[in-house]
Amino acid sequence: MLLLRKQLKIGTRGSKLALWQAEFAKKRLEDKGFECEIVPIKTSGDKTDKPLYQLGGKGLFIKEIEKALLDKTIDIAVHSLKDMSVFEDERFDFIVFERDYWEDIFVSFEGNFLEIKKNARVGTSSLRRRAELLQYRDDFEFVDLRGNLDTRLKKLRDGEVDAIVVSKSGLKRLGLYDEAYMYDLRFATPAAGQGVIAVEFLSDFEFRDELKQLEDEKTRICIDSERAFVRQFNASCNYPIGALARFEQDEFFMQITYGFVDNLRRVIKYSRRDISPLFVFSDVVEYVKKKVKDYENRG
Ligand SMILES: NCc1[nH]cc(CCC(=O)O)c1CC(=O)O
Repeated sequence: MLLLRKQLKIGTRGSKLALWQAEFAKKRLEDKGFECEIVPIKTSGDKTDKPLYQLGGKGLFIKEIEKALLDKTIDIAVHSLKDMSVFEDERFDFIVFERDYWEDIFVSFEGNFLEIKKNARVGTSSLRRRAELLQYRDDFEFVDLRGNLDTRLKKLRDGEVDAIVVSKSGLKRLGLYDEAYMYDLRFATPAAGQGVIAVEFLSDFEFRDELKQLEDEKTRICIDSERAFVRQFNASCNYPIGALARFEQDEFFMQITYGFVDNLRRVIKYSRRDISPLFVFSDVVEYVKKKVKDYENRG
């Protein structure tokens, strides 16, 4: 009998980073005996330069690829997990690979975020990144800046802005990371799921069990906590909110930043560690809920 190899069409956005990530997933799937073909899909998020918070959020990049899953023109989709809504749709399921880097990076030819000149223009549309930087530099002026990592780096080189803030894993994956002018923002809490690649498929997908075997279980626990945290507090899409969970030795560590849209200078920050992820999560949620209430009831 002829043994048919399991064939998978992988849907992805067409950006360099998205294609890199799709290639990464393809290799992992091929190790499992799948044969894969990458199918780039142009999404409406790719057709505009408006900041995400003016567009109704991150769902944009994902929606059209999910439609291709439903239409079965593709079998699986590869996404940056942080672009996926924290409100999960039961028609879909996903697995995650191990996180590589979580950090946000300050990129500038004029030094790090403390050294750079007063009133520097910083290109980032992310309210979360703006709020984090304002904690140390309330003189910064922010400029909306979207587009692929190379486009943003080009705008920096062309002097449109004095600095940009982008994700370390994006830079590393594209071979663009250069520590001569890129600085880790270790105080900044990343977006939930930052640095994590997800493979999405229909809940009743025939190869679901094989895919689940590729999942990194520790990363899964971390991103479930991060996303559950954001879900607790954030009904809208672009909100200044960050969550990072990690295992450090045998302890589970979680740090969050919760910002207020009406005043980005004000944030709640909290971190907690313990052996129990559930304990840490409930403690973090309870702490932030109380602080938010205090803030809302202020005189
Ligand atoms: N915001 C868009 C986005 N979505 C995923 C990445 C990079 C990969 C990742 O961090 O998971 C980026 C670029 C960035 O934030 O600088």
